[in-house]
Amino acid sequence: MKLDTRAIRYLTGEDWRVLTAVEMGSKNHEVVPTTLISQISGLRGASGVNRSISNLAKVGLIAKVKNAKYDGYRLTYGGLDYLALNAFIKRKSVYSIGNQVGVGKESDIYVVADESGKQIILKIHRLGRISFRTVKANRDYLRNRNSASWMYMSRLAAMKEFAFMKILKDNGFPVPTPLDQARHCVLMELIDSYPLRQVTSIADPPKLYADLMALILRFASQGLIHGDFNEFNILVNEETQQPVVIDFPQMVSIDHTNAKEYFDRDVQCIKTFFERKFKFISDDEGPTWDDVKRTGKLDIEVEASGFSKKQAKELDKYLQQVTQLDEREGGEAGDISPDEDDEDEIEQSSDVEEDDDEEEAEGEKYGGEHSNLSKDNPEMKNEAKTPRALSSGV
Ligand SMILES: Nc1ncnc2c1ncn2[C@@H]1O[C@H](COP(=O)(O)OP(=O)(O)OP(=O)(O)O)[C@@H](O)[C@H]1O
Repeated sequence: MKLDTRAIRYLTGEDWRVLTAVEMGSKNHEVVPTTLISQISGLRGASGVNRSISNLAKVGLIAKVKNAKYDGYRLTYGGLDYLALNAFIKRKSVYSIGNQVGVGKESDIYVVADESGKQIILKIHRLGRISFRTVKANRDYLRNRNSASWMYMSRLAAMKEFAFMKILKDNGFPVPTPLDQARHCVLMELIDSYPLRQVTSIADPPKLYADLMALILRFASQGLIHGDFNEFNILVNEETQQPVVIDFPQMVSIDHTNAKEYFDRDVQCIKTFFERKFKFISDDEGPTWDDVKRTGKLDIEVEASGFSKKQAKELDKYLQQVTQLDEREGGEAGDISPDEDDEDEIEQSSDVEEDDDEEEAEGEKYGGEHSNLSKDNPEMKNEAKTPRALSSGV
Protein backbone atom coordinates (compact mmCIF):
# COMPACT_ATOMS: atom_id res chain seq x y z
CA MET A 1 0.00 0.00 0.00
CA LYS A 2 1.90 3.02 -1.25
CA LEU A 3 1.23 6.54 -0.17
CA ASP A 4 0.72 8.42 -3.39
CA THR A 5 0.16 12.07 -2.62
CA ARG A 6 0.21 13.35 -6.19
CA ALA A 7 -3.53 13.99 -6.30
CA ILE A 8 -3.80 15.77 -2.95
CA ARG A 9 -3.24 19.27 -4.27
CA TYR A 10 -5.86 18.85 -7.01
CA LEU A 11 -8.79 17.92 -4.78
CA THR A 12 -11.46 20.58 -4.61
CA GLY A 13 -13.33 21.62 -1.49
CA GLU A 14 -16.27 19.56 -2.72
CA ASP A 15 -14.06 16.51 -3.19
CA TRP A 16 -12.88 16.80 0.41
CA ARG A 17 -16.48 17.08 1.65
CA VAL A 18 -17.48 14.00 -0.29
CA LEU A 19 -14.44 12.07 0.94
CA THR A 20 -15.27 13.00 4.52
CA ALA A 21 -18.86 11.96 3.90
CA VAL A 22 -17.75 8.50 2.75
CA GLU A 23 -15.63 8.20 5.88
CA MET A 24 -18.53 9.19 8.12
CA GLY A 25 -20.94 6.93 6.30
CA SER A 26 -18.63 3.94 6.65
CA LYS A 27 -18.87 4.11 10.43
CA ASN A 28 -22.17 2.26 10.19
CA HIS A 29 -22.33 1.16 6.56
CA GLU A 30 -19.97 -1.36 5.07
CA VAL A 31 -20.91 0.01 1.67
CA VAL A 32 -22.00 3.63 1.77
CA PRO A 33 -24.91 4.26 -0.62
CA THR A 34 -24.52 7.19 -2.97
CA THR A 35 -27.66 8.84 -1.58
CA LEU A 36 -26.17 8.79 1.90
CA ILE A 37 -22.87 10.23 0.66
CA SER A 38 -24.81 13.02 -0.96
CA GLN A 39 -26.88 13.63 2.18
CA ILE A 40 -23.91 13.71 4.58
CA SER A 41 -21.82 15.91 2.32
CA GLY A 42 -24.56 18.54 2.45
CA LEU A 43 -23.79 19.51 -1.14
CA ARG A 44 -26.64 20.69 -3.26
CA GLY A 45 -27.15 19.11 -6.63
CA ALA A 46 -26.40 15.52 -7.56
CA SER A 47 -24.04 16.42 -10.37
CA GLY A 48 -21.43 17.97 -8.07
CA VAL A 49 -21.53 14.98 -5.76
CA ASN A 50 -21.27 12.57 -8.68
CA ARG A 51 -18.36 14.50 -10.13
CA SER A 52 -16.51 14.32 -6.82
CA ILE A 53 -17.31 10.63 -6.42
CA SER A 54 -15.88 9.98 -9.84
CA ASN A 55 -12.76 12.09 -9.13
CA LEU A 56 -12.12 10.31 -5.85
CA ALA A 57 -12.67 6.85 -7.33
CA LYS A 58 -10.32 7.62 -10.20
CA VAL A 59 -7.43 8.27 -7.85
CA GLY A 60 -8.35 5.33 -5.63
CA LEU A 61 -9.45 7.22 -2.52
CA ILE A 62 -12.82 5.50 -2.55
CA ALA A 63 -13.80 2.29 -4.30
CA LYS A 64 -17.06 1.24 -5.82
CA VAL A 65 -18.51 -1.85 -4.22
CA LYS A 66 -21.35 -4.00 -5.43
CA ASN A 67 -23.47 -5.18 -2.62
CA ALA A 68 -26.33 -7.66 -2.76
CA LYS A 69 -28.85 -4.92 -2.19
CA TYR A 70 -27.32 -1.77 -3.56
CA ASP A 71 -24.17 -0.28 -5.04
CA GLY A 72 -22.11 2.16 -3.11
CA TYR A 73 -18.61 3.15 -2.09
CA ARG A 74 -16.15 2.47 0.64
CA LEU A 75 -13.15 4.42 1.80
CA THR A 76 -9.77 2.91 0.86
CA TYR A 77 -6.60 3.17 2.91
CA GLY A 78 -5.52 5.82 0.40
CA GLY A 79 -8.63 7.84 1.22
CA LEU A 80 -7.98 7.60 4.93
CA ASP A 81 -4.33 8.61 4.36
CA TYR A 82 -5.47 11.73 2.49
CA LEU A 83 -7.89 12.72 5.26
CA ALA A 84 -5.18 12.37 7.89
CA LEU A 85 -2.63 14.26 5.79
CA ASN A 86 -5.12 17.02 5.13
CA ALA A 87 -5.68 17.41 8.87
CA PHE A 88 -1.91 17.70 9.38
CA ILE A 89 -1.56 20.21 6.55
CA LYS A 90 -4.36 22.36 7.97
CA ARG A 91 -2.76 22.29 11.41
CA LYS A 92 0.57 23.15 9.77
CA SER A 93 2.16 20.02 11.18
CA VAL A 94 3.14 18.75 7.73
CA TYR A 95 4.18 20.69 4.67
CA SER A 96 5.84 18.16 2.38
CA ILE A 97 6.41 14.49 2.05
CA GLY A 98 9.61 12.58 1.42
CA ASN A 99 10.39 8.93 1.12
CA GLN A 100 9.32 5.81 2.82
CA VAL A 101 12.04 4.83 5.27
CA GLY A 102 10.54 1.85 7.00
CA VAL A 103 8.01 -0.87 6.64
CA GLY A 104 6.75 -2.51 9.75
CA LYS A 105 4.30 -5.40 9.90
CA GLU A 106 1.50 -3.07 10.64
CA SER A 107 2.69 0.37 9.62
CA ASP A 108 4.42 2.42 6.95
CA ILE A 109 7.00 5.00 7.93
CA TYR A 110 7.76 8.13 5.90
CA VAL A 111 10.02 11.10 6.29
CA VAL A 112 8.01 14.29 5.97
CA ALA A 113 8.82 17.91 6.69
CA ASP A 114 7.05 20.68 8.52
CA GLU A 115 6.81 24.25 7.29
CA SER A 116 10.26 25.15 8.53
CA GLY A 117 11.69 22.28 6.51
CA LYS A 118 12.45 20.24 9.61
CA GLN A 119 12.29 16.53 8.87
CA ILE A 120 9.99 14.44 10.98
CA ILE A 121 8.57 10.92 10.90
CA LEU A 122 5.07 10.05 9.76
CA LYS A 123 3.92 6.66 10.98
CA ILE A 124 0.83 5.34 9.25
CA HIS A 125 -0.79 2.52 11.19
CA ARG A 126 -2.17 -0.19 8.96
CA LEU A 127 -3.87 -2.74 11.11
CA GLY A 128 -5.74 -5.30 9.14
CA ARG A 129 -3.07 -5.35 6.46
CA ILE A 130 -2.15 -8.77 7.72
CA SER A 131 -5.14 -10.71 6.68
CA PHE A 132 -5.37 -14.39 7.29
CA ARG A 133 -5.89 -17.11 4.81
CA THR A 134 -7.61 -19.14 7.50
CA VAL A 135 -11.30 -19.70 7.84
CA LYS A 136 -13.40 -16.76 6.92
CA ALA A 137 -14.86 -16.71 10.42
CA ASN A 138 -11.54 -15.40 11.73
CA ARG A 139 -11.47 -12.59 9.26
CA ASP A 140 -15.01 -11.69 10.06
CA TYR A 141 -14.22 -11.67 13.72
CA LEU A 142 -11.17 -9.49 13.22
CA ARG A 143 -13.11 -7.06 11.15
CA ASN A 144 -15.96 -7.01 13.57
CA ARG A 145 -18.18 -7.84 10.63
CA ASN A 146 -17.54 -4.34 9.49
CA SER A 147 -15.02 -3.12 7.01
CA ALA A 148 -14.69 0.05 9.09
CA SER A 149 -12.96 -1.99 11.75
CA TRP A 150 -9.50 -1.77 10.14
CA MET A 151 -9.86 2.00 10.15
CA TYR A 152 -11.01 2.04 13.72
CA MET A 153 -8.29 -0.33 14.96
CA SER A 154 -5.59 1.57 13.07
CA ARG A 155 -6.84 4.79 14.65
CA LEU A 156 -6.81 3.21 18.11
CA ALA A 157 -3.21 2.07 17.53
CA ALA A 158 -2.21 5.61 16.55
CA MET A 159 -4.01 7.13 19.53
CA LYS A 160 -2.40 4.66 21.88
CA GLU A 161 1.05 5.16 20.44
CA PHE A 162 0.76 8.94 20.69
CA ALA A 163 -0.56 8.86 24.27
CA PHE A 164 2.14 6.50 25.51
CA MET A 165 4.94 8.27 23.69
CA LYS A 166 3.82 11.56 25.20
CA ILE A 167 3.72 10.34 28.78
CA LEU A 168 7.02 8.50 28.37
CA LYS A 169 8.75 11.53 26.86
CA ASP A 170 7.36 13.78 29.61
CA ASN A 171 8.85 11.39 32.13
CA GLY A 172 12.32 11.37 30.66
CA PHE A 173 12.26 8.07 28.79
CA PRO A 174 14.39 7.77 25.63
CA VAL A 175 11.57 7.81 23.05
CA PRO A 176 10.96 10.05 20.02
CA THR A 177 9.11 13.30 20.81
CA PRO A 178 5.49 12.85 19.70
CA LEU A 179 4.36 15.81 17.59
CA ASP A 180 0.82 15.26 16.37
CA GLN A 181 -1.79 12.59 15.71
CA ALA A 182 -4.69 12.44 13.27
CA ARG A 183 -6.82 9.42 12.46
CA HIS A 184 -4.46 6.45 11.95
CA CYS A 185 -1.30 8.57 11.71
CA VAL A 186 1.30 9.77 14.18
CA LEU A 187 3.96 12.42 13.66
CA MET A 188 7.09 12.15 15.71
CA GLU A 189 10.66 13.29 15.94
CA LEU A 190 13.02 11.67 13.44
CA ILE A 191 15.70 9.76 15.28
CA ASP A 192 18.93 9.76 13.35
CA SER A 193 19.73 6.16 14.21
CA TYR A 194 19.19 2.69 12.86
CA PRO A 195 17.48 -0.26 14.48
CA LEU A 196 19.84 -2.28 16.66
CA ARG A 197 19.47 -5.16 14.24
CA GLN A 198 21.22 -3.15 11.53
CA VAL A 199 23.82 -1.33 13.58
CA THR A 200 27.17 -2.75 12.62
CA SER A 201 29.39 -1.36 15.35
CA ILE A 202 28.46 -1.62 18.99
CA ALA A 203 31.52 -0.50 20.94
CA ASP A 204 30.57 -2.02 24.25
CA PRO A 205 27.88 -4.72 23.99
CA PRO A 206 27.84 -5.49 27.76
CA LYS A 207 27.15 -1.83 28.50
CA LEU A 208 24.34 -1.55 25.96
CA TYR A 209 22.90 -4.83 27.25
CA ALA A 210 22.94 -3.49 30.82
CA ASP A 211 21.37 -0.19 29.69
CA LEU A 212 18.55 -2.02 27.92
CA MET A 213 17.81 -4.32 30.83
CA ALA A 214 17.80 -1.27 33.14
CA LEU A 215 15.34 0.36 30.74
CA ILE A 216 12.96 -2.62 30.87
CA LEU A 217 13.02 -2.36 34.66
CA ARG A 218 12.54 1.41 34.56
CA PHE A 219 9.47 1.00 32.34
CA ALA A 220 8.12 -1.58 34.78
CA SER A 221 8.81 0.58 37.81
CA GLN A 222 6.51 3.14 36.19
CA GLY A 223 3.87 0.46 35.66
CA LEU A 224 4.60 -0.34 32.02
CA ILE A 225 5.85 -3.17 29.84
CA HIS A 226 6.84 -2.40 26.25
CA GLY A 227 5.66 -5.79 24.99
CA ASP A 228 7.72 -5.80 21.79
CA PHE A 229 11.14 -4.81 23.08
CA ASN A 230 13.47 -6.18 20.45
CA GLU A 231 16.24 -5.32 17.99
CA PHE A 232 13.76 -3.82 15.53
CA ASN A 233 12.25 -1.39 18.02
CA ILE A 234 15.43 -0.10 19.62
CA LEU A 235 17.23 2.52 17.56
CA VAL A 236 20.89 2.97 18.44
CA ASN A 237 22.97 5.97 17.51
CA GLU A 238 26.26 4.75 16.08
CA GLU A 239 28.22 7.66 17.53
CA THR A 240 26.72 8.04 20.99
CA GLN A 241 25.58 4.40 21.26
CA GLN A 242 22.45 5.72 22.98
CA PRO A 243 19.26 3.66 22.53
CA VAL A 244 15.88 5.17 21.68
CA VAL A 245 12.79 2.99 21.97
CA ILE A 246 9.96 3.08 19.40
CA ASP A 247 6.69 1.30 18.63
CA PHE A 248 4.16 1.37 21.47
CA PRO A 249 0.79 -0.01 20.35
CA GLN A 250 1.28 -3.21 22.34
CA MET A 251 2.46 -1.61 25.57
CA VAL A 252 0.65 -2.95 28.66
CA SER A 253 0.31 -2.20 32.34
CA ILE A 254 2.18 -4.34 34.87
CA ASP A 255 -1.30 -5.19 36.15
CA HIS A 256 -2.28 -6.80 32.83
CA THR A 257 -3.18 -10.51 33.05
CA ASN A 258 -0.23 -11.50 30.88
CA ALA A 259 2.18 -8.92 32.31
CA LYS A 260 4.75 -11.39 33.63
CA GLU A 261 4.81 -13.26 30.33
CA TYR A 262 5.34 -10.04 28.34
CA PHE A 263 8.01 -8.83 30.76
CA ASP A 264 9.92 -12.12 30.53
CA ARG A 265 9.60 -12.09 26.77
CA ASP A 266 11.05 -8.57 26.51
CA VAL A 267 14.03 -9.63 28.67
CA GLN A 268 14.48 -12.84 26.70
CA CYS A 269 14.44 -11.02 23.35
CA ILE A 270 17.42 -8.90 24.39
CA LYS A 271 19.28 -11.87 25.82
CA THR A 272 18.79 -13.94 22.68
CA PHE A 273 19.79 -11.11 20.39
CA PHE A 274 22.99 -10.28 22.27
CA GLU A 275 23.96 -13.91 22.39
CA ARG A 276 23.34 -14.45 18.69
CA LYS A 277 24.81 -11.20 17.40
CA PHE A 278 27.62 -10.43 19.86
CA LYS A 279 28.13 -13.86 21.42
CA PHE A 280 27.52 -12.06 24.67
CA ILE A 281 26.08 -13.98 27.60
CA SER A 282 25.68 -12.04 30.80
CA ASP A 283 26.84 -13.51 34.11
CA ASP A 284 23.57 -12.70 35.80
CA GLU A 285 20.12 -13.89 34.78
CA GLY A 286 18.90 -10.42 33.91
CA PRO A 287 15.88 -8.80 35.54
CA THR A 288 13.08 -11.06 36.70
CA TRP A 289 9.46 -10.31 37.54
CA ASP A 290 10.43 -10.29 41.25
CA ASP A 291 12.76 -7.37 40.62
CA VAL A 292 9.86 -5.16 39.53
CA LYS A 293 9.13 -2.53 42.17
CA ARG A 294 6.38 -0.08 41.32
CA THR A 295 7.37 3.50 42.05
CA GLY A 296 5.12 5.27 39.55
CA LYS A 297 1.85 4.79 37.74
CA LEU A 298 2.15 5.99 34.18
CA ASP A 299 -0.12 3.08 33.18
CA ILE A 300 -2.93 4.76 35.13
CA GLU A 301 -2.02 8.33 34.27
CA VAL A 302 -2.07 7.62 30.54
CA GLU A 303 -5.80 6.91 30.76
CA ALA A 304 -6.40 10.61 31.36
CA SER A 305 -4.77 11.45 28.03
CA GLY A 306 -7.71 10.72 25.79
CA PHE A 307 -6.97 7.05 25.22
CA SER A 308 -9.50 5.33 27.45
CA LYS A 309 -9.38 2.00 29.23
CA LYS A 310 -12.22 0.78 27.04
CA GLN A 311 -10.31 1.63 23.87
CA ALA A 312 -7.20 -0.02 25.29
CA LYS A 313 -9.19 -3.21 25.84
CA GLU A 314 -10.62 -3.18 22.32
CA LEU A 315 -7.20 -2.79 20.75
CA ASP A 316 -5.66 -5.36 23.07
CA LYS A 317 -8.29 -7.92 22.16
CA TYR A 318 -7.71 -7.32 18.46
CA LEU A 319 -3.90 -7.50 18.76
CA GLN A 320 -4.14 -10.72 20.77
CA GLN A 321 -6.30 -12.31 18.11
CA VAL A 322 -3.87 -11.27 15.42
CA THR A 323 -0.89 -12.66 17.34
CA GLN A 324 -2.65 -15.97 18.01
CA LEU A 325 -3.63 -16.38 14.39
CA ASP A 326 -0.15 -15.41 13.27
CA GLU A 327 1.40 -18.03 15.55
CA ARG A 328 -1.03 -20.67 14.42
CA GLU A 329 -0.10 -19.96 10.82
CA GLY A 330 3.59 -20.17 11.65
CA GLY A 331 4.00 -16.46 11.02
CA GLU A 332 3.04 -16.92 7.41
CA ALA A 333 -0.07 -14.84 7.45
CA GLY A 334 -0.49 -13.22 4.09
CA ASP A 335 0.15 -9.55 3.73
CA ILE A 336 -2.96 -8.36 2.07
CA SER A 337 -4.31 -4.90 2.39
CA PRO A 338 -7.98 -4.46 3.11
CA ASP A 339 -8.23 -2.92 -0.34
CA GLU A 340 -7.00 -6.06 -1.98
CA ASP A 341 -8.79 -8.41 0.34
CA ASP A 342 -12.18 -7.14 -0.70
CA GLU A 343 -11.15 -7.50 -4.27
CA ASP A 344 -13.87 -9.92 -5.28
CA GLU A 345 -16.51 -7.45 -4.23
CA ILE A 346 -15.01 -4.56 -6.09
CA GLU A 347 -16.39 -3.77 -9.43
CA GLN A 348 -13.50 -3.75 -11.85
CA SER A 349 -14.54 -0.58 -13.53
CA SER A 350 -12.13 1.93 -14.98
CA ASP A 351 -13.04 4.18 -12.08
CA VAL A 352 -11.22 2.02 -9.60
CA GLU A 353 -7.49 1.68 -9.53
CA GLU A 354 -6.48 -1.62 -8.05
CA ASP A 355 -2.86 -2.45 -8.64
CA ASP A 356 -2.61 -6.11 -7.73
CA ASP A 357 0.95 -6.59 -8.94
CA GLU A 358 2.15 -3.86 -6.69
CA GLU A 359 0.44 -5.34 -3.64
CA GLU A 360 2.00 -8.71 -4.29
CA ALA A 361 5.44 -7.24 -4.68
CA GLU A 362 5.04 -5.46 -1.37
CA GLY A 363 3.85 -8.61 0.32
CA GLU A 364 7.14 -10.28 -0.59
CA LYS A 365 9.14 -7.34 0.58
CA TYR A 366 7.72 -7.47 4.10
CA GLY A 367 8.57 -11.14 4.31
CA GLY A 368 8.18 -11.13 8.10
CA GLU A 369 11.24 -8.90 8.46
CA HIS A 370 11.68 -5.18 8.48
CA SER A 371 13.43 -3.66 5.60
CA ASN A 372 14.78 -0.24 6.25
CA LEU A 373 14.71 1.30 2.83
CA SER A 374 16.92 4.21 3.69
CA LYS A 375 19.75 2.01 4.88
CA ASP A 376 19.52 -0.38 1.98
CA ASN A 377 19.21 2.40 -0.51
CA PRO A 378 21.26 5.47 0.36
CA GLU A 379 19.84 7.31 -2.60
CA MET A 380 16.42 7.25 -1.02
CA LYS A 381 17.74 8.80 2.13
CA ASN A 382 19.18 11.69 0.16
CA GLU A 383 16.02 12.12 -1.81
CA ALA A 384 14.12 12.33 1.44
CA LYS A 385 15.98 15.54 2.10
CA THR A 386 13.95 17.27 -0.56
CA PRO A 387 10.39 16.37 0.35
CA ARG A 388 7.66 17.26 -2.12
CA ALA A 389 5.30 20.05 -1.14
CA LEU A 390 1.76 18.84 -0.61
CA SER A 391 -0.52 21.80 -0.82
CA SER A 392 -0.98 23.91 -3.88
CA GLY A 393 -1.52 27.18 -2.07
CA VAL A 394 1.95 27.68 -0.67
N1 LIG B 1 11.05 8.06 14.99
C1 LIG B 1 11.75 7.34 14.11
N2 LIG B 1 12.94 7.79 13.66
C2 LIG B 1 13.65 7.09 12.75
N3 LIG B 1 13.26 5.91 12.22
C3 LIG B 1 12.08 5.40 12.63
C4 LIG B 1 11.27 6.09 13.58
N4 LIG B 1 10.15 5.35 13.79
C5 LIG B 1 10.25 4.26 13.00
N5 LIG B 1 11.41 4.27 12.29
C6 LIG B 1 11.85 3.25 11.31
O1 LIG B 1 10.73 2.51 10.81
C7 LIG B 1 10.81 1.13 11.17
C8 LIG B 1 9.44 0.58 11.56
O2 LIG B 1 8.91 1.30 12.66
P1 LIG B 1 7.99 0.66 13.78
O3 LIG B 1 8.72 -0.43 14.49
O4 LIG B 1 7.45 1.75 14.63
O5 LIG B 1 6.84 0.02 12.87
P2 LIG B 1 5.90 -1.23 13.18
O6 LIG B 1 4.96 -1.42 12.05
O7 LIG B 1 5.26 -1.01 14.48
O8 LIG B 1 6.88 -2.41 13.23
P3 LIG B 1 6.56 -3.90 13.73
O9 LIG B 1 6.80 -4.74 12.51
O10 LIG B 1 7.59 -4.10 14.80
O11 LIG B 1 5.16 -3.96 14.21
C9 LIG B 1 11.82 1.09 12.30
O12 LIG B 1 12.49 -0.14 12.37
C10 LIG B 1 12.77 2.24 11.96
O13 LIG B 1 13.71 1.83 11.00
